Amino acid sequence: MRIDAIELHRVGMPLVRPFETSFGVQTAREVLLIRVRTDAGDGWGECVAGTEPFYSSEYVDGAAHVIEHYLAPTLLRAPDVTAASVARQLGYVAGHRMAKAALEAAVLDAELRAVGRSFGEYFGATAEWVDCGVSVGIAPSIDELLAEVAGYVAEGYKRIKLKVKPGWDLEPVARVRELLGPDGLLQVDANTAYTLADAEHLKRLDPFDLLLIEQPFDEEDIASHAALAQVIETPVCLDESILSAAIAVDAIERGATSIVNIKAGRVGGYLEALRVHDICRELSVPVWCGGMLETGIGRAANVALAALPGFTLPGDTSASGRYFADDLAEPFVLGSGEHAGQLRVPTGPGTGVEVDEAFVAARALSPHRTLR
Ligand SMILES: CSCC[C@@H](NC(=O)CCC(=O)O)C(=O)O
Ligand SMILES: [Mg+2]
Repeated sequence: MRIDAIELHRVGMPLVRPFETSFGVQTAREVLLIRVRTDAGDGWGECVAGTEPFYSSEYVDGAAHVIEHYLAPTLLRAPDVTAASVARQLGYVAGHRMAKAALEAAVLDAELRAVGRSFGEYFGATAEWVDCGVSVGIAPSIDELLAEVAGYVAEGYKRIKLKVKPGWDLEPVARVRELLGPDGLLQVDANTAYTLADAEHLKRLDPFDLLLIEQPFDEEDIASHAALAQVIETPVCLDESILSAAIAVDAIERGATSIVNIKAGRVGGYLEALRVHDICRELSVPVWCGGMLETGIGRAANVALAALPGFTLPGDTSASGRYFADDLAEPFVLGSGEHAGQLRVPTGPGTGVEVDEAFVAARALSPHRTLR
């Protein structure tokens, strides 16, 4: 395909409730959306970088800048662009995986819409519905945490994930385990808030039968995660550390992770996410789909990804209403009956969602940029 224009849209979307992690509190999502205009039609992609460079070194202003000054000009100059060629064409720019992923996803959306194929079909999805977990932020009090968790359980979520940090870990976990009962699926995510010196403390989580402890240590400290895995029973799962399929293999072989959280934006795009899935499957390592508070664009793509056979654990792809009162596309709503706690995999062309352009314009934080 030839790309005739690339649009950058900055959209502000308030969260239905504050979302607190070990690195801060979020009350709104400032989303960078990409629309590519090609000779085969349009496609939308979503950049998962946060407003601040706290989850990773990427942040929305930086992503917009690197797209405007490096990545978009490269694709606009190229005589032919396909989703399969984007990573190679942009490879001369170091890092900026979330920015690159947004462009690749927009190109893939345009490419697949042009031939009437869905993301799910293209990825090789084997499920029509996916099990959904939910990520629960650090709460002002234990009672407020329990009320929020009880609400999600009532909605049918298959798994609860609690954000933890030093000073907010053992008691919240104990009380939520009590609320869920012994069979409820429960895991925690530290977002790098601990160090290996906390190993004995983290071992005190073992009696609560957690599915996993996610990214307890610094994203570059593979060795400490391997050391922790020798000390605790709870399986260690990496998120921030896993930037590519190669790093996933290295972390697995070094014993640093026995379960992998896959996020397409973090690894540079859905095509690399497929490679992470495939190699983890070969190594018999379970994977699940992580979340970055996506709008309907990224949420649709994540549901399609989560429908692959290696995604054997409920992911963080929740209903749109978990974060947003209104979304830029038809909201994702949990199923009922036999599909309670599940989301249906979109079957329409591309991501399968239609972006409400009036919504995007009404919530624009600045005039959109059109690059040619
Ligand atoms: C702003 S926190 C984003 C990263 C975080 N994401 C979640 O907790 C899930 C968010 C979601 O449900 O989309 C993680 O470290 O896994
Ligand atoms: Mg995480």
